[in-house]
Amino acid sequence: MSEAAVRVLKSGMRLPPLPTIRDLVKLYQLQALKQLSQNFLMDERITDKIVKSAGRIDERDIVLEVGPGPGGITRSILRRQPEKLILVEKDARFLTSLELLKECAKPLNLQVDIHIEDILRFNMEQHINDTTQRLHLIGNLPFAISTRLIINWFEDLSLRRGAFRRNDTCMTLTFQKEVAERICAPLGDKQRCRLSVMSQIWTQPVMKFTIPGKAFVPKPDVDVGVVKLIPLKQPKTDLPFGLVEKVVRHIFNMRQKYCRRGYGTLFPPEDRDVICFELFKQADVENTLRPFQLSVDECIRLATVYKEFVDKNPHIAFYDFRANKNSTSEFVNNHI
Ligand SMILES: C[S@@+](CC[C@H](N)C(=O)[O-])C[C@H]1O[C@@H](n2cnc3c(N)ncnc32)[C@H](O)[C@@H]1O
Repeated sequence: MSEAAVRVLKSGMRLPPLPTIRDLVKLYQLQALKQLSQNFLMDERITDKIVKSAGRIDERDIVLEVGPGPGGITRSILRRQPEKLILVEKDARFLTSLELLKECAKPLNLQVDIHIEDILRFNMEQHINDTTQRLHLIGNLPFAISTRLIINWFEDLSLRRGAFRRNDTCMTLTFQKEVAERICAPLGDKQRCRLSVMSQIWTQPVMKFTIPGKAFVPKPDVDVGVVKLIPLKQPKTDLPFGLVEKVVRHIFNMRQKYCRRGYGTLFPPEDRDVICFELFKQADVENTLRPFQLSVDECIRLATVYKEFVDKNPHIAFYDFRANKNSTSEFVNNHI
């Protein structure tokens, strides 16, 4: 048994039992909202396993949980006794059950801050001003915002701001299983995409385990993957985030074609072939590889030579191939 669990037992802390979904509906007149991607986990073995995937949580640590809902994962986090738990939930209907947990944690001096807010607008620096404490980000994420949220967090990571002013803030998060597989997809894997490269530039993503859809209430159409994203001590690049994101997005816009095709759409059609030929040579990248065959380092080298080219030809930064009538049909929108 973990030290934290022993402390909980010794201290006599009692967390209220997980309400059944029927209790929830009755007590708080709750109905899962599809637009907020509400799929609840009611099985404590699974919520404990998610929190265990976050690794060691010390008594000085802060945990921020995204979308606690009725508080299944919240209970598992409280049993690990961090110094402070920050809950960010958009749906105010959960306030009552979260307040109940806050009350239970009080005698143990566990601080629980509840924010009824959108995580996409949550100001980390305002709410977490002590960077001497390690922070863990945990959440059974709403599907609707999961990709946007981690891309925002990668940008914060690249700028060492927000939740990432320290370089050891790990993210333990759920995604639709296919998205989780894409995030972790290695070089050459058919699932490899923009999200794989973006994730692997700033973090080491680790697929922890999968949860069958039937474990959730209501049951989603898909299974779920739990991924731990560990920030790299040394990110693979210090190029501006927006520039890297743009180059990687263009490369993967034409997944089935040679990588030079998508990359080429960064440049006007009249000069495209010549510029591409030269830049691939400078970057020492084989221009007939398919996007999924490109390593993270190769993508970064392509971003580096693009930046050098733009520094010498600033107008190229404003070229938008989608605005170019002739090129529109080339665009295959395959974001992730
Ligand atoms: C998949 S449910 C998970 C609920 C709970 N953590 C569990 O595992 O049972 C996602 C939760 O995120 C909340 N949510 C949705 N969009 C949100 C947002 N933009 N910011 C914060 N919470 C959000 C939903 O209301 C819901 O409680």
